[in-house]
Amino acid sequence: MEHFSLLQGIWRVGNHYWRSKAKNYAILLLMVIIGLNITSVYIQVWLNQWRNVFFNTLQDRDMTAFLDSLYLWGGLILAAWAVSVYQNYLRQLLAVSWRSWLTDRLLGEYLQSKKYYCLQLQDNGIDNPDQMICEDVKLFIDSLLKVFLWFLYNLGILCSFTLILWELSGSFSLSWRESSITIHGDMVWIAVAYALMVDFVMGKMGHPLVQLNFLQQRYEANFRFALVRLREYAEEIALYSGENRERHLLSNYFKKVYDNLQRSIKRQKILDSLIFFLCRGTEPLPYIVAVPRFFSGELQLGGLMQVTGAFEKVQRSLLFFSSWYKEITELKAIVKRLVILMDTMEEFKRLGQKQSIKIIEAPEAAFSVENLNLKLPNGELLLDNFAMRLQPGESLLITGSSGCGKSTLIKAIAGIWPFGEGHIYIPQNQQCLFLPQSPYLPVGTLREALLYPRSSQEYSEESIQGILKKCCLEHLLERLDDQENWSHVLSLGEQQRIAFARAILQRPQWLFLDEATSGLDEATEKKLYSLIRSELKGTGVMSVGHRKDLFVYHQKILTMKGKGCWDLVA
Ligand SMILES: Nc1ncnc2c1ncn2[C@@H]1O[C@H](COP(=O)(O)OP(=O)(O)OP(=O)(O)O)[C@@H](O)[C@H]1O
Repeated sequence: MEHFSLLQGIWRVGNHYWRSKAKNYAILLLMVIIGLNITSVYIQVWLNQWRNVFFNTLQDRDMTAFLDSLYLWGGLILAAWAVSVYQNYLRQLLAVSWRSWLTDRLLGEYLQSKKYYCLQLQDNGIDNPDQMICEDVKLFIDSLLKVFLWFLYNLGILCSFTLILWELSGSFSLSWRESSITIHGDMVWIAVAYALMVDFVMGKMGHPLVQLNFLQQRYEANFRFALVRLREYAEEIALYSGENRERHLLSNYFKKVYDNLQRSIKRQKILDSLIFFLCRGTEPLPYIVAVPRFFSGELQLGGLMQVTGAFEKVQRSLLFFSSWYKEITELKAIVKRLVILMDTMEEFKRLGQKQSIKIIEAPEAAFSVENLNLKLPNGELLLDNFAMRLQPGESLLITGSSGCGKSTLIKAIAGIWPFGEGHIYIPQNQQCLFLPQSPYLPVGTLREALLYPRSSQEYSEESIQGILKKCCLEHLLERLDDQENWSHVLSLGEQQRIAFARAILQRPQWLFLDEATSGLDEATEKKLYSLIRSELKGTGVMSVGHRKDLFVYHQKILTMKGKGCWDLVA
């Protein structure tokens, strides 16, 4: 990403929208916006000609012509107002449509093949992808449309006013030894030379802002994320009285925001003072160049005002790059972040296709694992050449000391652990359900949390109520339709019972329990395991657990012994 091209980046992030189903609407809107943009250039040309007429009426002391020119000015300003309002309005419509399409696409990609989880496993330069999808997409589209339309406007102004300036310019002679040449268009050449010099200086001075803006967005996102975590873990932090530590952490995050902002502001100050000096400090320049022709009578007052106005327009449009430097550097930083996100997701998809732990849907009835070498990201072995087979209705308990890799084996079976190699065969068209130690309960009604990720239409009221009773949750029957953040309201044991109820309702063919009863007392744990055995007779069960009581509910025991060693007994 060192040599990052803005145009290539924009193409990479933006091109798909213009080839999507929404393209007809988008192209139509863009055409109308461009039409309005050209009209606004035309109005500026007209206003420039009006300057000539207007100042001549002053010079001639002609009241009738003066009033006529005022009416004309009113009409032109009215037209400029309508064009500007509608251009803005349609630009925002286009931005909303583009944003909704791009957000939808990125969300689709991000949620596909469990990338939202797997991207966190490796250091890939992406932090806070959620904020990239939420904020960078919006900023990218807003900023790109603004810069594009401003560029187009300036191009129109540059072309039309260069022609006007050329027409109204005088000539100057250059002589060397005996020969001399006369060059027409003095005002045009002076404007071009001046603007090129300014653009060069500003380009050099403003370059560090690209990296500073890129870092600024990253630091701001990290600070926001730390604040979100504080809210998410408020209870735990309060119980530990971890306020001082949190304060320290948050201050550190904010310090990075602050330091980078300081550097950015200092650099911007240099740029601003340059812009001011180069733009305002040279205001008399066109008068100085044109005034000899005015004093000699070659130009009327109107002509002088028109030519200086045109000079200013040409100069301003040539200065587009430098005066928009901040906007362009911010756009570049945003595009760079989105390109990194898209490239990483693309790379992940490519690698996923040649994933070394292969999950294969097989026509057989049994679930099996063959030649599995399960590893840590640093290559350390957790399981060496592991193999096992589980028939429908059979159950396996995975035990071993803490940190030996039990949960990691479950993650590998779920297809979210990429480190290692081997084959995992899952019977075709059969549902696997994974219950982690801490169940996920979405914010919403308890009914939605219970049935997640299914919808409530799929289950009858009796079956929902019946299962809650069986899982010792009858006290929650009244609250099925209450809206809450259930993971903050229910105890860990209650959440785990909800997860069991969910599993029994969904009736998967294969159920994987990762210490899914760790928050329960032994009596409730026994009750739930017995329930699984009586309600889900044909379901193959694989559990991770430490308690000896669990042995009786499983026919096979896998003991993970560390350093890749394992032992499987039936
Ligand atoms: N994302 C990760 N990156 C690097 N190492 C990881 C990651 N996730 C887990 N590990 C490491 O993998 C090892 C196995 O972890 P795992 O959670 O599978 O252990 P476990 O046997 O389930 O432990 P416990 O019984 O305490 O739950 C641990 O050493 C852990 O630090």
